[in-house]
Amino acid sequence: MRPYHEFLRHILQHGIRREDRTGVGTISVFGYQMRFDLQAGFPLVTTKKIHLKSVVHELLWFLRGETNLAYLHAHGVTIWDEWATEEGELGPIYGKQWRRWRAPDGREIDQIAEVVRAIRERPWSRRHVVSAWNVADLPDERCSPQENVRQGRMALAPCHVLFQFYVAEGKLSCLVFQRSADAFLGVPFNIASYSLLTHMIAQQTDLEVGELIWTGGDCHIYLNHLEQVNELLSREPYPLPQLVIRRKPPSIFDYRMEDFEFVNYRYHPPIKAPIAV
Ligand SMILES: Nc1nc(=O)c2c([nH]1)NC[C@@H]1CN(c3ccc(C(=O)N[C@@H](CCC(=O)O)C(=O)O)cc3)CN21
Ligand SMILES: O=c1ccn([C@H]2C[C@H](O)[C@@H](COP(=O)(O)O)O2)c(=O)[nH]1
Repeated sequence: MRPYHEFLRHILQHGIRREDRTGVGTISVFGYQMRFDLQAGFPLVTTKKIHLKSVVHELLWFLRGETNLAYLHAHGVTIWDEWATEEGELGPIYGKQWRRWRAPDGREIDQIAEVVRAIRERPWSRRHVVSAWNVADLPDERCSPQENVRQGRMALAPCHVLFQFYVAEGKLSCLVFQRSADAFLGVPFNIASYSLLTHMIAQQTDLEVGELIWTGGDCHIYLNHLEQVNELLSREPYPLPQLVIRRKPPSIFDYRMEDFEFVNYRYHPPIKAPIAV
């Protein structure tokens, strides 16, 4: 995960002090790209322990089209709690937009099913895009996440806004654009999540995996994560684990936690950090 370490060092070196919505304050750079060869190992941060169960269940939850905490809580995942209403609702966030994007005529569009089908039928297409940025459902930044949900809007505006697949020489690559990136807490999750999604879609479309290309807009380190970032950077990375998918489920919507095995994941101890709400 050298590219991730370089990313953190780049923000430390070039970041500008900036206020933000949460009131915590950040140092931030605008625009950054990292590339990961998915054949060279699964890009999981090794210099702190990543809670893989949260990453995998969050992705399965998106793919189920769900936007309520119930599924996450049933699997012991609490990473979305701070933004939900008392009923556990998060409004029309990722799951809704990926699986049931509402068209003006009332139809609901399953972007995931469509993109898998398109990759199979027209691998050369330059339109393998899935977007979560539904402008009509965006929150009002002046209201709390919960107020937004009660008014039918998203709790948070999508951070990973859009992703695109690309097929060449029998390999599937994915490029994701993330408009806002919490470099210490969010980005390790986001890289792992899109890498996993690329492996799953490659398996479903009988392709090998290619690259994950992660592109960030506002890339920031929260001011209360600086010590943790320095601790992480002082550690020596371990070799990357390998992802083994134990069976081939009938569709992209049939994967379960037990299907994934992260072989040889060696990691340093966890580093706790407060999440900015
Ligand atoms: N400030 C902020 N950063 C984010 O990364 C983020 C948000 N807000 N809001 C929406 C989602 C929720 N995500 C989260 C939320 C919490 C953790 C977190 O606390 N991670 C800890 C513990 C992991 C666990 O308990 O499973 C970590 O050490 O990685 C990570 C991502 C990603 N997103
Ligand atoms: O998947 C995610 C989701 C969220 N984040 C981070 C990026 C920001 O620190 C906050 C969102 O705040 P905004 O004011 O809406 O930008 O959450 C992330 O890194 N990854």
